Amino acid sequence: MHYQTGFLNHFATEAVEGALPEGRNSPQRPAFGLYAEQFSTTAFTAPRVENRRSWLYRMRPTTAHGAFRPYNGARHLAAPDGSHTTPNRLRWDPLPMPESTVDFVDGIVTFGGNGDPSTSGIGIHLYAANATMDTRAFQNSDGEMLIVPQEGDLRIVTELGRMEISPGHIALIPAGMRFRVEIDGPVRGYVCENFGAPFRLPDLGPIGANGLANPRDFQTPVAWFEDRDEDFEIVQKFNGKLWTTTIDHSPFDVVAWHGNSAPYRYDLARFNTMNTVSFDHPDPSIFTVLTSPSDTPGTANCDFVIFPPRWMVGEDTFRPPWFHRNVMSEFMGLIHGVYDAKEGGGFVPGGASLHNQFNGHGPDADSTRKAMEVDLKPTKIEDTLAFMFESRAIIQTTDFAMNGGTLQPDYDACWEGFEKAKLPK
Ligand SMILES: O=C(O)Cc1cc(O)ccc1O
Ligand SMILES: [Fe+2]
Repeated sequence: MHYQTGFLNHFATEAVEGALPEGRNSPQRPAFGLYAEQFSTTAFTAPRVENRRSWLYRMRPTTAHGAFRPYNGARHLAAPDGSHTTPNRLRWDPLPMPESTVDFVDGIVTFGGNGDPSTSGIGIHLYAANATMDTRAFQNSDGEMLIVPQEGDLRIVTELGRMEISPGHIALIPAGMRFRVEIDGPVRGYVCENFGAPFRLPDLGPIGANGLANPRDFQTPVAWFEDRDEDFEIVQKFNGKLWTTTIDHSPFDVVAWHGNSAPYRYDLARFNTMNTVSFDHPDPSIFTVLTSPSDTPGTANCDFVIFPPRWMVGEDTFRPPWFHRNVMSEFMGLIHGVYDAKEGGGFVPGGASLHNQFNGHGPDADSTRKAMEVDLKPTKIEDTLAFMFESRAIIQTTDFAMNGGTLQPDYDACWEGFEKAKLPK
Protein backbone atom coordinates (compact mmCIF):
# COMPACT_ATOMS: atom_id res chain seq x y z
CA MET A 1 0.00 0.00 0.00
CA HIS A 2 1.19 3.51 -0.75
CA TYR A 3 0.91 6.63 1.30
CA GLN A 4 1.37 10.37 1.08
CA THR A 5 2.98 12.01 4.08
CA GLY A 6 2.26 15.02 6.27
CA PHE A 7 -0.45 16.02 8.70
CA LEU A 8 -3.33 17.90 7.07
CA ASN A 9 -1.50 18.44 3.82
CA HIS A 10 -3.36 19.42 0.68
CA PHE A 11 -2.93 16.11 -1.10
CA ALA A 12 -3.59 15.34 -4.77
CA THR A 13 -3.76 11.76 -6.03
CA GLU A 14 -5.18 9.78 -8.93
CA ALA A 15 -5.46 6.01 -9.44
CA VAL A 16 -5.94 6.46 -13.19
CA GLU A 17 -3.81 8.92 -15.09
CA GLY A 18 -5.79 11.97 -16.14
CA ALA A 19 -8.66 11.42 -13.66
CA LEU A 20 -7.79 14.41 -11.46
CA PRO A 21 -8.84 17.73 -13.00
CA GLU A 22 -6.12 20.32 -13.20
CA GLY A 23 -6.62 23.93 -12.17
CA ARG A 24 -10.28 23.65 -11.16
CA ASN A 25 -12.51 21.56 -8.91
CA SER A 26 -15.68 21.05 -10.92
CA PRO A 27 -15.10 21.08 -14.67
CA GLN A 28 -18.16 20.84 -16.88
CA ARG A 29 -17.28 17.26 -17.79
CA PRO A 30 -14.71 15.59 -15.53
CA ALA A 31 -12.48 13.03 -17.27
CA PHE A 32 -13.97 9.63 -18.22
CA GLY A 33 -17.48 10.70 -17.11
CA LEU A 34 -16.46 10.82 -13.42
CA TYR A 35 -18.61 12.86 -11.03
CA ALA A 36 -17.13 15.59 -8.84
CA GLU A 37 -18.23 15.71 -5.19
CA GLN A 38 -17.07 18.05 -2.46
CA PHE A 39 -16.65 16.35 0.93
CA SER A 40 -16.72 18.99 3.69
CA THR A 41 -15.80 18.18 7.27
CA THR A 42 -15.71 21.79 8.43
CA ALA A 43 -18.13 24.61 7.57
CA PHE A 44 -17.29 26.39 4.30
CA THR A 45 -16.51 29.49 6.30
CA ALA A 46 -14.28 27.90 8.95
CA PRO A 47 -11.05 29.91 9.24
CA ARG A 48 -8.48 28.85 6.67
CA VAL A 49 -6.26 27.05 9.20
CA GLU A 50 -9.25 25.06 10.42
CA ASN A 51 -10.87 24.47 7.05
CA ARG A 52 -11.09 20.86 5.85
CA ARG A 53 -12.55 19.61 2.62
CA SER A 54 -11.67 17.30 -0.23
CA TRP A 55 -12.84 16.98 -3.82
CA LEU A 56 -13.67 13.45 -4.92
CA TYR A 57 -13.95 12.21 -8.52
CA ARG A 58 -16.10 9.08 -8.47
CA MET A 59 -17.74 6.67 -10.88
CA ARG A 60 -21.25 7.43 -9.63
CA PRO A 61 -22.58 10.22 -7.42
CA THR A 62 -23.04 9.25 -3.74
CA THR A 63 -26.63 10.47 -4.04
CA ALA A 64 -27.75 7.32 -5.89
CA HIS A 65 -29.38 5.39 -3.04
CA GLY A 66 -32.78 4.75 -1.49
CA ALA A 67 -33.99 5.51 2.03
CA PHE A 68 -32.03 4.39 5.09
CA ARG A 69 -33.93 2.10 7.48
CA PRO A 70 -33.07 1.38 11.14
CA TYR A 71 -30.24 -1.17 11.48
CA ASN A 72 -30.51 -3.91 14.08
CA GLY A 73 -26.93 -5.28 14.22
CA ALA A 74 -24.17 -3.82 16.42
CA ARG A 75 -26.37 -4.46 19.45
CA HIS A 76 -23.92 -2.89 21.90
CA LEU A 77 -23.32 0.32 20.00
CA ALA A 78 -25.25 2.86 22.06
CA ALA A 79 -25.48 6.53 22.96
CA PRO A 80 -25.14 6.72 26.76
CA ASP A 81 -28.33 8.22 28.22
CA GLY A 82 -26.88 9.36 31.55
CA SER A 83 -28.72 6.73 33.60
CA HIS A 84 -25.54 4.76 34.43
CA THR A 85 -23.16 7.65 35.02
CA THR A 86 -21.15 7.23 38.21
CA PRO A 87 -18.44 8.98 40.22
CA ASN A 88 -16.91 5.57 40.97
CA ARG A 89 -13.53 4.57 39.60
CA LEU A 90 -14.16 1.79 37.10
CA ARG A 91 -11.93 -0.83 35.52
CA TRP A 92 -12.75 -3.45 32.93
CA ASP A 93 -11.29 -6.74 31.73
CA PRO A 94 -10.79 -7.06 27.95
CA LEU A 95 -13.79 -7.83 25.78
CA PRO A 96 -13.97 -11.56 25.05
CA MET A 97 -13.55 -12.46 21.39
CA PRO A 98 -16.96 -13.08 19.81
CA GLU A 99 -18.15 -16.68 19.55
CA SER A 100 -20.30 -16.10 16.47
CA THR A 101 -19.27 -14.37 13.25
CA VAL A 102 -18.93 -10.65 13.93
CA ASP A 103 -17.34 -7.95 11.78
CA PHE A 104 -15.89 -4.60 12.85
CA VAL A 105 -19.24 -2.78 12.70
CA ASP A 106 -21.22 -5.36 14.63
CA GLY A 107 -18.29 -5.81 17.02
CA ILE A 108 -18.36 -2.23 18.31
CA VAL A 109 -19.33 -1.98 21.97
CA THR A 110 -19.92 1.45 23.50
CA PHE A 111 -18.51 1.97 26.98
CA GLY A 112 -19.18 5.66 27.41
CA GLY A 113 -19.22 9.15 26.08
CA ASN A 114 -20.44 12.67 26.53
CA GLY A 115 -21.89 15.59 24.62
CA ASP A 116 -23.91 14.96 21.52
CA PRO A 117 -23.21 14.32 17.86
CA SER A 118 -24.56 17.62 16.61
CA THR A 119 -22.35 19.80 18.81
CA SER A 120 -19.35 18.26 20.56
CA GLY A 121 -18.30 15.48 22.87
CA ILE A 122 -16.97 11.99 22.35
CA GLY A 123 -18.07 8.37 22.14
CA ILE A 124 -15.81 5.72 23.66
CA HIS A 125 -16.03 2.25 22.17
CA LEU A 126 -14.16 -1.04 22.25
CA TYR A 127 -14.34 -3.53 19.39
CA ALA A 128 -13.84 -7.28 19.15
CA ALA A 129 -14.37 -8.92 15.77
CA ASN A 130 -13.44 -12.04 13.83
CA ALA A 131 -15.00 -11.53 10.38
CA THR A 132 -13.84 -9.40 7.51
CA MET A 133 -16.03 -6.86 5.74
CA ASP A 134 -16.49 -7.18 2.00
CA THR A 135 -19.76 -5.90 0.57
CA ARG A 136 -20.46 -3.70 3.58
CA ALA A 137 -19.31 -0.21 4.47
CA PHE A 138 -19.69 2.00 7.52
CA GLN A 139 -20.32 5.74 7.51
CA ASN A 140 -20.16 7.60 10.81
CA SER A 141 -22.07 10.84 10.30
CA ASP A 142 -21.73 11.63 14.02
CA GLY A 143 -17.99 12.03 14.23
CA GLU A 144 -14.52 11.12 13.11
CA MET A 145 -13.20 7.80 14.40
CA LEU A 146 -9.80 7.38 16.01
CA ILE A 147 -9.07 3.65 15.88
CA VAL A 148 -6.53 2.23 18.35
CA PRO A 149 -5.92 -1.48 17.65
CA GLN A 150 -4.81 -3.64 20.55
CA GLU A 151 -4.77 -7.07 18.89
CA GLY A 152 -4.72 -8.02 15.20
CA ASP A 153 -3.99 -6.08 12.02
CA LEU A 154 -6.64 -4.04 10.21
CA ARG A 155 -6.77 -3.23 6.50
CA ILE A 156 -8.98 -0.19 6.28
CA VAL A 157 -10.48 0.49 2.88
CA THR A 158 -11.80 4.04 2.67
CA GLU A 159 -13.27 6.11 -0.11
CA LEU A 160 -9.91 7.88 -0.41
CA GLY A 161 -7.72 4.77 -0.39
CA ARG A 162 -6.44 1.91 1.73
CA MET A 163 -4.26 1.76 4.83
CA GLU A 164 -2.96 -0.99 7.05
CA ILE A 165 -2.58 -0.67 10.79
CA SER A 166 -1.21 -2.98 13.47
CA PRO A 167 -1.30 -2.64 17.24
CA GLY A 168 0.96 0.31 18.05
CA HIS A 169 -0.48 2.33 15.16
CA ILE A 170 -3.58 4.49 15.09
CA ALA A 171 -5.90 5.35 12.22
CA LEU A 172 -8.26 8.27 11.81
CA ILE A 173 -11.34 8.13 9.60
CA PRO A 174 -12.94 11.54 8.94
CA ALA A 175 -16.58 11.96 9.94
CA GLY A 176 -18.94 10.98 7.16
CA MET A 177 -16.38 8.96 5.18
CA ARG A 178 -17.30 5.43 4.16
CA PHE A 179 -14.91 2.63 5.06
CA ARG A 180 -14.70 -1.10 5.62
CA VAL A 181 -12.35 -3.06 7.84
CA GLU A 182 -10.73 -6.20 6.43
CA ILE A 183 -9.18 -8.69 8.85
CA ASP A 184 -7.52 -12.11 8.66
CA GLY A 185 -8.25 -13.25 12.23
CA PRO A 186 -9.57 -12.03 15.55
CA VAL A 187 -9.05 -8.33 16.29
CA ARG A 188 -9.64 -6.14 19.29
CA GLY A 189 -9.12 -2.50 20.09
CA TYR A 190 -10.52 0.87 21.03
CA VAL A 191 -12.29 3.71 19.20
CA CYS A 192 -12.63 7.34 20.17
CA GLU A 193 -15.48 8.88 18.24
CA ASN A 194 -15.05 12.63 18.13
CA PHE A 195 -18.14 14.83 17.74
CA GLY A 196 -16.18 18.04 18.30
CA ALA A 197 -13.50 19.92 16.40
CA PRO A 198 -11.44 17.50 14.30
CA PHE A 199 -8.31 16.14 15.93
CA ARG A 200 -5.17 18.15 15.23
CA LEU A 201 -1.60 18.26 16.49
CA PRO A 202 -1.23 20.15 19.77
CA ASP A 203 0.64 23.45 19.88
CA LEU A 204 4.19 22.92 21.09
CA GLY A 205 4.69 26.21 23.00
CA PRO A 206 8.17 26.41 24.53
CA ILE A 207 9.00 22.88 23.27
CA GLY A 208 9.65 24.60 19.95
CA ALA A 209 9.15 23.64 16.33
CA ASN A 210 9.79 19.89 16.71
CA GLY A 211 8.73 17.10 19.00
CA LEU A 212 5.84 14.94 20.16
CA ALA A 213 4.07 13.69 17.03
CA ASN A 214 5.90 15.21 14.05
CA PRO A 215 3.67 16.10 11.07
CA ARG A 216 5.65 14.18 8.46
CA ASP A 217 5.04 10.86 10.21
CA PHE A 218 1.32 10.93 9.45
CA GLN A 219 0.42 8.90 6.37
CA THR A 220 -2.59 9.29 4.11
CA PRO A 221 -3.58 6.74 1.44
CA VAL A 222 -3.22 7.36 -2.25
CA ALA A 223 -6.36 7.09 -4.39
CA TRP A 224 -7.63 3.51 -4.82
CA PHE A 225 -10.93 2.26 -6.17
CA GLU A 226 -12.75 -0.95 -7.01
CA ASP A 227 -15.18 -1.29 -9.92
CA ARG A 228 -17.78 -3.72 -8.57
CA ASP A 229 -21.39 -3.79 -9.75
CA GLU A 230 -22.98 -5.79 -6.95
CA ASP A 231 -25.01 -5.02 -3.85
CA PHE A 232 -23.22 -3.22 -1.01
CA GLU A 233 -24.78 -2.47 2.36
CA ILE A 234 -24.08 0.97 3.79
CA VAL A 235 -24.47 1.15 7.56
CA GLN A 236 -24.65 4.70 8.83
CA LYS A 237 -24.37 6.03 12.38
CA PHE A 238 -26.51 9.13 12.61
CA ASN A 239 -27.47 10.93 15.82
CA GLY A 240 -26.45 7.99 17.99
CA LYS A 241 -28.39 5.34 16.06
CA LEU A 242 -27.60 3.03 13.18
CA TRP A 243 -29.29 3.01 9.78
CA THR A 244 -28.87 0.81 6.72
CA THR A 245 -29.42 0.94 2.99
CA THR A 246 -28.21 -1.01 -0.04
CA ILE A 247 -26.61 0.34 -3.19
CA ASP A 248 -25.90 -1.64 -6.36
CA HIS A 249 -22.18 -0.89 -6.58
CA SER A 250 -19.12 -0.48 -4.42
CA PRO A 251 -18.97 2.87 -2.58
CA PHE A 252 -15.18 2.66 -3.03
CA ASP A 253 -15.30 4.09 -6.53
CA VAL A 254 -13.32 7.30 -6.04
CA VAL A 255 -10.72 7.28 -8.83
CA ALA A 256 -8.99 10.54 -7.90
CA TRP A 257 -9.18 13.13 -5.15
CA HIS A 258 -7.51 16.19 -3.75
CA GLY A 259 -7.82 18.09 -0.51
CA ASN A 260 -7.02 18.01 3.18
CA SER A 261 -9.94 16.10 4.68
CA ALA A 262 -8.60 12.58 4.49
CA PRO A 263 -7.95 9.46 6.53
CA TYR A 264 -4.51 8.97 8.04
CA ARG A 265 -2.46 6.53 10.05
CA TYR A 266 0.37 7.09 12.49
CA ASP A 267 2.89 4.77 14.11
CA LEU A 268 2.98 5.65 17.81
CA ALA A 269 6.62 4.45 17.91
CA ARG A 270 7.43 7.65 16.00
CA PHE A 271 6.26 9.78 18.96
CA ASN A 272 9.14 11.95 20.14
CA THR A 273 8.57 11.64 23.88
CA MET A 274 9.50 14.55 26.15
CA ASN A 275 9.97 14.23 29.90
CA THR A 276 11.90 15.65 32.83
CA VAL A 277 15.70 15.54 32.93
CA SER A 278 15.75 17.05 36.41
CA PHE A 279 12.98 16.27 38.90
CA ASP A 280 9.19 15.82 39.28
CA HIS A 281 6.71 13.96 37.13
CA PRO A 282 5.42 16.41 34.51
CA ASP A 283 1.74 16.66 33.66
CA PRO A 284 0.77 13.94 31.16
CA SER A 285 -0.25 16.59 28.64
CA ILE A 286 3.38 16.36 27.42
CA PHE A 287 2.34 13.02 25.92
CA THR A 288 -0.51 14.45 23.80
CA VAL A 289 -0.55 12.98 20.30
CA LEU A 290 -3.71 14.67 19.01
CA THR A 291 -6.17 17.14 20.46
CA SER A 292 -9.74 18.16 19.71
CA PRO A 293 -9.99 21.65 21.20
CA SER A 294 -13.20 23.02 22.68
CA ASP A 295 -14.20 26.68 22.61
CA THR A 296 -12.45 27.15 25.98
CA PRO A 297 -8.72 27.63 25.36
CA GLY A 298 -6.57 24.76 26.64
CA THR A 299 -9.57 22.72 27.77
CA ALA A 300 -9.96 19.95 25.24
CA ASN A 301 -13.09 18.28 24.02
CA CYS A 302 -10.69 15.36 23.82
CA ASP A 303 -6.96 14.80 24.12
CA PHE A 304 -5.44 11.55 22.88
CA VAL A 305 -2.44 10.91 25.10
CA ILE A 306 0.00 7.97 25.12
CA PHE A 307 2.37 6.50 27.70
CA PRO A 308 5.12 5.03 25.50
CA PRO A 309 8.46 3.45 26.40
CA ARG A 310 10.71 6.14 27.92
CA TRP A 311 13.61 6.81 30.23
CA MET A 312 12.85 7.75 33.81
CA VAL A 313 15.67 9.83 35.27
CA GLY A 314 13.99 12.21 37.74
CA GLU A 315 16.07 12.78 40.88
CA ASP A 316 14.38 12.87 44.31
CA THR A 317 11.15 12.22 42.48
CA PHE A 318 8.13 9.99 42.95
CA ARG A 319 8.33 8.71 39.39
CA PRO A 320 4.95 7.09 38.63
CA PRO A 321 1.85 9.22 37.95
CA TRP A 322 1.03 11.11 41.15
CA PHE A 323 -2.26 10.95 42.99
CA HIS A 324 -4.69 13.08 41.11
CA ARG A 325 -8.11 14.71 41.18
CA ASN A 326 -8.91 16.21 37.82
CA VAL A 327 -11.65 18.40 36.39
CA MET A 328 -11.02 16.54 33.13
CA SER A 329 -12.31 12.95 32.90
CA GLU A 330 -9.86 10.20 31.99
CA PHE A 331 -10.57 6.97 30.10
CA MET A 332 -7.53 4.72 29.70
CA GLY A 333 -6.64 1.63 27.70
CA LEU A 334 -3.57 -0.58 27.44
CA ILE A 335 -2.15 -1.86 24.16
CA HIS A 336 0.60 -3.99 25.69
CA GLY A 337 2.81 -4.32 28.74
CA VAL A 338 2.39 -2.93 32.24
CA TYR A 339 1.35 0.65 33.08
CA ASP A 340 3.63 2.24 35.67
CA ALA A 341 0.77 3.30 37.95
CA LYS A 342 -0.74 -0.17 38.07
CA GLU A 343 2.08 -2.56 38.86
CA GLY A 344 -0.22 -4.42 41.25
CA GLY A 345 -2.00 -5.93 38.23
CA GLY A 346 -5.61 -5.73 37.04
CA PHE A 347 -5.05 -3.16 34.26
CA VAL A 348 -4.35 -5.58 31.42
CA PRO A 349 -3.88 -5.22 27.65
CA GLY A 350 -7.30 -4.85 26.05
CA GLY A 351 -8.80 -3.72 29.35
CA ALA A 352 -9.80 -0.19 30.29
CA SER A 353 -10.32 2.18 33.20
CA LEU A 354 -12.29 5.33 33.88
CA HIS A 355 -11.52 8.07 36.38
CA ASN A 356 -14.33 10.57 36.08
CA GLN A 357 -14.32 14.26 36.92
CA PHE A 358 -12.71 15.02 40.31
CA ASN A 359 -12.49 11.45 41.50
CA GLY A 360 -9.20 10.53 43.11
CA HIS A 361 -6.95 8.12 41.25
CA GLY A 362 -3.28 7.38 40.83
CA PRO A 363 -0.75 4.68 41.55
CA ASP A 364 -2.02 1.56 43.25
CA ALA A 365 -0.63 0.60 46.64
CA ASP A 366 2.01 -1.74 45.12
CA SER A 367 3.31 0.86 42.65
CA THR A 368 3.37 3.50 45.40
CA ARG A 369 5.38 1.34 47.79
CA LYS A 370 7.89 0.37 45.08
CA ALA A 371 8.29 3.94 43.83
CA MET A 372 9.01 5.24 47.34
CA GLU A 373 11.60 2.53 48.06
CA VAL A 374 13.37 2.25 44.73
CA ASP A 375 16.97 3.37 44.21
CA LEU A 376 16.55 6.24 41.72
CA LYS A 377 18.97 5.15 39.00
CA PRO A 378 18.03 6.04 35.42
CA THR A 379 15.72 3.25 34.27
CA LYS A 380 13.92 2.64 31.04
CA ILE A 381 10.23 1.81 31.06
CA GLU A 382 10.12 -0.65 28.17
CA ASP A 383 7.66 -2.87 26.34
CA THR A 384 4.60 -0.89 27.28
CA LEU A 385 2.02 1.30 25.59
CA ALA A 386 -0.94 2.74 27.44
CA PHE A 387 -3.17 5.59 26.27
CA MET A 388 -5.83 7.97 27.52
CA PHE A 389 -8.86 9.68 26.02
CA GLU A 390 -9.17 12.74 28.27
CA SER A 391 -12.27 14.90 28.02
CA ARG A 392 -13.54 18.14 29.51
CA ALA A 393 -17.00 16.64 30.16
CA ILE A 394 -18.05 13.86 32.52
CA ILE A 395 -17.88 10.49 30.78
CA GLN A 396 -21.26 8.79 30.94
CA THR A 397 -21.16 5.02 30.92
CA THR A 398 -23.47 2.61 29.11
CA ASP A 399 -25.53 -0.30 30.37
CA PHE A 400 -22.99 -2.66 28.76
CA ALA A 401 -20.11 -0.97 30.60
CA MET A 402 -21.86 -1.43 33.94
CA ASN A 403 -23.63 -4.76 33.43
CA GLY A 404 -22.03 -6.38 30.39
CA GLY A 405 -19.81 -8.74 32.35
CA THR A 406 -16.32 -7.19 32.06
CA LEU A 407 -16.53 -4.62 34.88
CA GLN A 408 -14.19 -5.55 37.73
CA PRO A 409 -16.06 -5.63 41.05
CA ASP A 410 -13.11 -4.68 43.24
CA TYR A 411 -11.13 -1.89 41.54
CA ASP A 412 -11.18 0.31 44.67
CA ALA A 413 -9.21 -2.40 46.49
CA CYS A 414 -6.02 -1.54 44.59
CA TRP A 415 -5.81 1.59 46.72
CA GLU A 416 -6.13 -0.19 50.08
CA GLY A 417 -3.37 -0.54 52.65
CA PHE A 418 -1.58 2.82 52.50
CA GLU A 419 0.19 3.52 55.75
CA LYS A 420 -0.87 6.65 57.55
CA ALA A 421 1.72 9.42 57.76
CA LYS A 422 3.40 9.71 61.17
CA LEU A 423 3.64 13.28 62.42
CA PRO A 424 6.24 14.30 64.97
CA LYS A 425 4.87 14.05 68.57
O1 LIG B 1 -2.84 7.23 35.32
C1 LIG B 1 -3.64 8.11 35.03
O2 LIG B 1 -4.76 8.18 35.52
C2 LIG B 1 -3.21 9.19 34.07
C3 LIG B 1 -2.16 10.08 34.61
C4 LIG B 1 -0.87 10.01 34.13
C5 LIG B 1 0.11 10.83 34.62
O3 LIG B 1 1.35 10.72 34.15
C6 LIG B 1 -0.19 11.75 35.60
C7 LIG B 1 -1.47 11.81 36.09
C8 LIG B 1 -2.47 10.98 35.62
O4 LIG B 1 -3.72 11.03 36.10
FE1 LIG C 1 -5.26 11.77 36.15
